[in-house]
Amino acid sequence: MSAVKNISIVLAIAAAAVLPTVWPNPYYIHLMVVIGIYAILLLGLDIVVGYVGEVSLGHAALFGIGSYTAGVLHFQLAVPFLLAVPASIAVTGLFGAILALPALRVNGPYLAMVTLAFGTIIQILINEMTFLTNGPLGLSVRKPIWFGHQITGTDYYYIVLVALVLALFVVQRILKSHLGRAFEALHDSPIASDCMGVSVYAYKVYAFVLSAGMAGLAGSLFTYSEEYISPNTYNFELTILFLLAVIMGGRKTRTGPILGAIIVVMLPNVLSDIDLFRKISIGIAVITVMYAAYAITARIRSVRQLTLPLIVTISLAVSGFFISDISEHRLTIFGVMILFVVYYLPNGIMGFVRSIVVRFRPQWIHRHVQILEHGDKQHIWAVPDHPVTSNGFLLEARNIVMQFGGLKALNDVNLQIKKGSVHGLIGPNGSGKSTTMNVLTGIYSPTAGEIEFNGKIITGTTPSSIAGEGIARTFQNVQLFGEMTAIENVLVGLHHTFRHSLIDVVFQTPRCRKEKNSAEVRAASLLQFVGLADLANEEARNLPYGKQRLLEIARALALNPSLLLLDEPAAGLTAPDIKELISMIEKIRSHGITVILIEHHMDVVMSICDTVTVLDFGQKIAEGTPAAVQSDEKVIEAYLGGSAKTA
Ligand SMILES: Nc1ncnc2c1ncn2[C@@H]1O[C@H](COP(=O)(O)OP(=O)(O)OP(=O)(O)O)[C@@H](O)[C@H]1O
Repeated sequence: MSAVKNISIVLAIAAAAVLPTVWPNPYYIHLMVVIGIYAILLLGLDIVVGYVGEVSLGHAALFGIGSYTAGVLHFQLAVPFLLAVPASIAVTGLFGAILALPALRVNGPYLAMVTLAFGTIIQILINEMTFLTNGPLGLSVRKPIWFGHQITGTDYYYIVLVALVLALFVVQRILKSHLGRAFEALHDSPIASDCMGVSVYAYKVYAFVLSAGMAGLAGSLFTYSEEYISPNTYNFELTILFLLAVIMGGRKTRTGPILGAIIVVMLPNVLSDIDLFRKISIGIAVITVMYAAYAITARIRSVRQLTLPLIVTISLAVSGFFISDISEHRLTIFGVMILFVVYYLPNGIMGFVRSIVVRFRPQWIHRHVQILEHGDKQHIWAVPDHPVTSNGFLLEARNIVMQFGGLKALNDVNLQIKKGSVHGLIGPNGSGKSTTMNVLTGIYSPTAGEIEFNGKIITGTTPSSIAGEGIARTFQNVQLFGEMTAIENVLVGLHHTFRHSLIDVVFQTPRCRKEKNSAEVRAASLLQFVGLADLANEEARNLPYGKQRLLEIARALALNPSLLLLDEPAAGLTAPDIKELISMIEKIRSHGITVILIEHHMDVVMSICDTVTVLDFGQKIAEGTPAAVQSDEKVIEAYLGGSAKTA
């Protein structure tokens, strides 16, 4: 983290600490407490929404569970604050795991519906379980007494501030670790994530549990802040408000949730004070005009793109002088703000601010420095060798059938892959090559047949466990983690090397730092190996297509595979790049890694493959050395649609 960032954080905490002294109004102190509490919840919600990319409509319910756990423990059992809060985190985390179970089966809008149902059920349960929750009458709670001193509103402000700073610290460390990368990876490409050994199921549950724990913390703090809780608070409106706050503030940032919390808590107050509304709306209009002037001059946006935002913000500022009671139009203004942010600032307000900052200070996000300063920069090998001790088969696929409805994409296919060889898989379009890859890597479970890898039957196991066994792959349609940099993509492939726990991540123990450093060095050298060292900090989605394919190879090698499946690696490469690719595959083989290669560039196949298998209409029609296959009549017929003689 840069010194400027550290200083800004210290200044922000110091400013928050002196706020009650310079602004001692109890009403505003209470508002700031609510902002702090909401910010804690939103930081957790951002893990699910921003990082994992799922829409949760169950977070008001999780907030309610946290609130009621603390409330019930205090009301029924007189459990002290310092025990009630961790208990709330644990109970809500458990409910988060329950909420995540459907996430294993469904996602997108279906998951949103399931979480909505969860929210409704929880609200009904809180209402109905009168013996525990006091039903609609609610529960009264007092702020704690510590060492004979009754905690006041101002004292409580500091308690929430400490909780918020700790929450920020913990979330930041988690999201910047291999765990955060796993969350992002499963959002960007669940298939690639599974094939890199990062189980989508496990990490979705992990994200929900963490997020729920944060909601539990926020909920329990809310109970003591309000001193009275009732079921109606944790309704559908609140859940929508939370989602909007994350989206408006800016997902995948730490400041976004804080800003989102400020907006949703302060907006009703801003709108009920016309003077304050005028000042703020004029401020927003001035900032928009200034940005528009800059963006048009710097040719970042066109006049046409900026006309509507300018009209809306200036109209808002002017309307303040014609309307005396703006609070009636509260929902309209809120709606306009949401539309504005979703349409013009898809990454939220902080995402927009960051994009401007990055323009001036690119080094702020380019946090992975060039690690390789010494050594042979041409060919650095970062993967342990796989000595080929015997001539046996590394993989045997027996009688594989893969049926999609009435179509047999693979029909009784047998494959035997020799250890240490480069095995080509060719065939016309639709012959079943990619389906074979998908069956071997567990993405498809074959309708019949079995696969033995390294003496183990792997049929029916998950892609992540097959990856763990040592089978890595690239994809025909590139499956990179687009929003991550090149080096971060490779680091996902190195996920298996991280053995440290969540606690190690939070406290940055020596074990954690050691594993992180060695993974970064390995990732950098893998990038060097595929010739992408200079693009280590570039977001994967910004790389040219050919380079994206090379990055996939580096990421697959990071898994330390004994079998590497390359699906059309030469597609999109230029002639010199293809030459480089051939020598790269040869080098991979020379380190004992067995390769299965699907390729339409016959020169690549013929120059490096030891054996070639030819598929046609899901069946193996030929197998042998490249030369033998090339002159096989059936093969010529399949490729050229004529007889060998004619060909
Ligand atoms: N998930 C699926 N559902 C239904 N049919 C599928 C599915 N996956 C593949 N197929 C079908 O199986 C057949 C084999 O497809 P596959 O993608 O394996 O061919 P391929 O040899 O890799 O072709 P190409 O060279 O064009 O990539 C095709 O007819 C395809 O439409």
